[in-house]
Amino acid sequence: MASSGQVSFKLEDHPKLPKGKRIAVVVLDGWGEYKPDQYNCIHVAQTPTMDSLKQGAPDRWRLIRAHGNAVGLPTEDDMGNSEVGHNALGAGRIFAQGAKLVDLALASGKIYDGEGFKYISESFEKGTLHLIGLLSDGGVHSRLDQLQLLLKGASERGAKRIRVHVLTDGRDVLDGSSVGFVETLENDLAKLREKGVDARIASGGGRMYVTMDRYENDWDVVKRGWDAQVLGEAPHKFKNAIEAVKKLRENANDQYLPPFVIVDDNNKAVGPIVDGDAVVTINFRADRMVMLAKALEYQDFNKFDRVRVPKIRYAGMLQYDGELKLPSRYLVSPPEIDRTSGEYLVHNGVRTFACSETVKFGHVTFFWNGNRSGYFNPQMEEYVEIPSDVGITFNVQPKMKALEIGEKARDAILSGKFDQVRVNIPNGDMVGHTGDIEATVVACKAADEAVKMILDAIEQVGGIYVVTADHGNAEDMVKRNKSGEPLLDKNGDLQILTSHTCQPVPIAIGGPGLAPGVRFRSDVPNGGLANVAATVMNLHGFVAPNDYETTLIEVADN
Ligand SMILES: O=C(O)[C@@H](CO)OP(=O)(O)O
Ligand SMILES: [Mn+2]
Ligand SMILES: [Mn+2]
Repeated sequence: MASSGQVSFKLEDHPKLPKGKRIAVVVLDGWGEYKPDQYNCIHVAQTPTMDSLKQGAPDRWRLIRAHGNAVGLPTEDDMGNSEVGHNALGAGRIFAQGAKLVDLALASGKIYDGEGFKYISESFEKGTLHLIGLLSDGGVHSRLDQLQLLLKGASERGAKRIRVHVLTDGRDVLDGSSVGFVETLENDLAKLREKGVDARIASGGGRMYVTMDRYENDWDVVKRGWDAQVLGEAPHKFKNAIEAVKKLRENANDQYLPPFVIVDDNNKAVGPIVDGDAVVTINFRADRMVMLAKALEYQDFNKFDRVRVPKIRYAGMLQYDGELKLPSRYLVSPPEIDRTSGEYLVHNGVRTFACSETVKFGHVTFFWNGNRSGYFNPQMEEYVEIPSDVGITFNVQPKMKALEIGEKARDAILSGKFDQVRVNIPNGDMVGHTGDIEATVVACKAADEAVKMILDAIEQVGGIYVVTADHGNAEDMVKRNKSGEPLLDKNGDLQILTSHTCQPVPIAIGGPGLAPGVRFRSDVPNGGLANVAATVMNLHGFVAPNDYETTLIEVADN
């Protein structure tokens, strides 16, 4: 299709809706709909703008699905996340996502027949196999059961010496759960050792402080990981990883554990990465692995001093960036998300502006465009990144850059240079992940204010708005039992939910430019994020391609 150059990107005119309206597409990150109680920060916060949109229900406000199968995840128990959410929003179709593709490749054993595995297995005879990635069952970036299967599969296929470099989670799973995950892994590694495989944990650290930065917000994070994983150097040395995590948790939570290395009786790191070794980054999700992949793969690299660059055979669980072909080797092919709405619209004359702050910039560009970097057509598009705060947890600055994003969007709308102005407003999500309820309330208010700025600008230019979200987070901050009551831990403390949720998200349409009869259809009750692209295309005056998920709107004859 795209590669053979036969795709026609020409869209048909919508029979009833005009072209040329300025449209704001606002994605509130981590903004789901849930019952109004004290742990629903969106409810607790003052959010007059979002509240007023709700009054448009059912014609101009409704809920859509943002988790599980609706966004290509393996099961209905899988919470949504930004990658799959923005993929669905931008691509207008549901693609089997990384989590599922890796599951299938492991279940069929095809993962071991692929080029990527063959490539790394050439190091098994003489070298060590290093596995680096997020250790949890969150299913957003990686999954423990996939790591377990890969450990088993690789050792059965000749890996004799294995070192695992763990990144503790506490963001997609409860804080404190890392101890249990490390115990499970240690158990598995002990079983491998009984079978004669020299398998151990070699290093670790919390995902937000070690390795898993994204969009080049803070290279120090990646450097701390490099020092521990590759050089075998870290401020904390332990003989045992369970002990390490328990001890370090006294002063930090799972997300922010400082880097540590495991040492032998002579205080020597047990698993630095050296010439001749193989390395696999086990995360399937791209954004927080790209920076490490660059450090591991690029010859020319100046983001930090790598000190020693081992000659390794490196593969990603997936290829993380199809444009950059990064990494060049991978175990499972990523979903091929082609013909996204952004690409179509640019071909049909829609000039686009996209903006967020650094921590979400790739969401509204790279993920939105089907995991593709850069512009489709630089003459037609402008993407603006507002630098995020660095080196803080976002509960310290819960307003983040919401107002700056709102201002940029406003200016872009008023400038008349763009037909679509698209933003991601990160607050509900980024502050929600800290588990700080008070700060999350402030965050939600700031996000609401940013929405207001954008809607005001749309009002001024006679435009249209589409306001939605990519998945839940801030609307529920506690873990609950099946009947929805908050759960306490063994000390009687509330179990704070730092993760996303499985709740639906709102979508609202409106603005003076919206044709009078436009309303949400009542015959798409299970509509999800993937239905948004066709909806937006309609509002730009086009009919979506046939294979897109259906539009959410209709035009009633008045
Ligand atoms: O921070 C992240 O990496 C994820 C949670 O793991 O959040 P989001 O999908 O919203 O980016
Ligand atoms: Mn998100
Ligand atoms: Mn998130």
